[in-house]
Amino acid sequence: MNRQTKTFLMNRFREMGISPATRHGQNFLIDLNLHRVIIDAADLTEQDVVLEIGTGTGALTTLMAEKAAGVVTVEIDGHLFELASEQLIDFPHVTMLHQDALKNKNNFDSRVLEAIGEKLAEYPDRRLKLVANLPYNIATPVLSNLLLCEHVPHSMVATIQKELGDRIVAQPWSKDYGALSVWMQAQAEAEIVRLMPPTVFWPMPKVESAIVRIVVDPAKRSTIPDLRFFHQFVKAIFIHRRKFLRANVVAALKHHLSKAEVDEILAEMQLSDEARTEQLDVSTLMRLTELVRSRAPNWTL
Ligand SMILES: C[S@@+](CC[C@H](N)C(=O)[O-])C[C@H]1O[C@@H](n2cnc3c(N)ncnc32)[C@H](O)[C@@H]1O
Repeated sequence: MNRQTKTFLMNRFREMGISPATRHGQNFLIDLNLHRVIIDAADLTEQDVVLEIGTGTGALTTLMAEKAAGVVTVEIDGHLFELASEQLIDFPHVTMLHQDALKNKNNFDSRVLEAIGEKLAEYPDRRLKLVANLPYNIATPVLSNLLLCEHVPHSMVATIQKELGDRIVAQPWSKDYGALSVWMQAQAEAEIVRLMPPTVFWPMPKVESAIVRIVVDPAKRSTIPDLRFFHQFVKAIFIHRRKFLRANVVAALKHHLSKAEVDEILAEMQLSDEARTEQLDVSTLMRLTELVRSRAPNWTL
């Protein structure tokens, strides 16, 4: 049964006596062709275990379940969890969790990570893929944190705000280039697959959306010796990305490196005092991180 038309959703919400919760980013994708675009972009096969954050009514989950070896799907809302449980009753390889997917903005909840671990153990040699129409308020932590987890995804295909998609694929000197662009591009190929107007959702969000595909590149990733350090250092120096790089590094490494030591590092990299953080490309930032880490290995944000 098609449970994701505007009429179906409006009727079910009315029957349940509830309205979509803005605080949980409940904007349901009602253009069913776009469900197909998401599933095709994820290229799901029997080789895959899928993680979905935001089960909703289970419409996208059903399409994933038809293709993948196993699915772990997480939903915070009790009413939707119940609705999706009915929809997914015939799919024993789908593990449904009723909870907040995140413990806090830097970490997934441990029960989600355990469920992924169990599913991967149940289906050995499978690849983990995130496929989701993400709640927009947690899209950044979900995409960023998954790349720090024990079970590294093969890829992530997600519906997110267009503005976030622009930041993920942005290049140096552009207004959208920042810590998120560097974090993603240092270890993955990222692209915007499709732009979407608000009209393809019910209720309509205030912003444009995009489907992004981020495919992790293990070779690139292996060139980052300490992912956590890199993640935090890049975040720290991009807080004021338009400022001079020197000032940003000095401020970030306060109490860990003297100004003279920062100057030595910048000289070694042949970066002038006038260099700005926003101009540095990913490989330059990786080298800079390693020079800083060799002098201040215990630094954390
Ligand atoms: C954009 S809707 C997507 C629903 C459905 N997958 C679809 O494609 O239409 C986001 C869903 O995520 C759920 N959600 C919001 N915050 C969450 C969180 N922190 N953890 C788990 N689910 C969450 C919402 O209740 C909602 O069902």
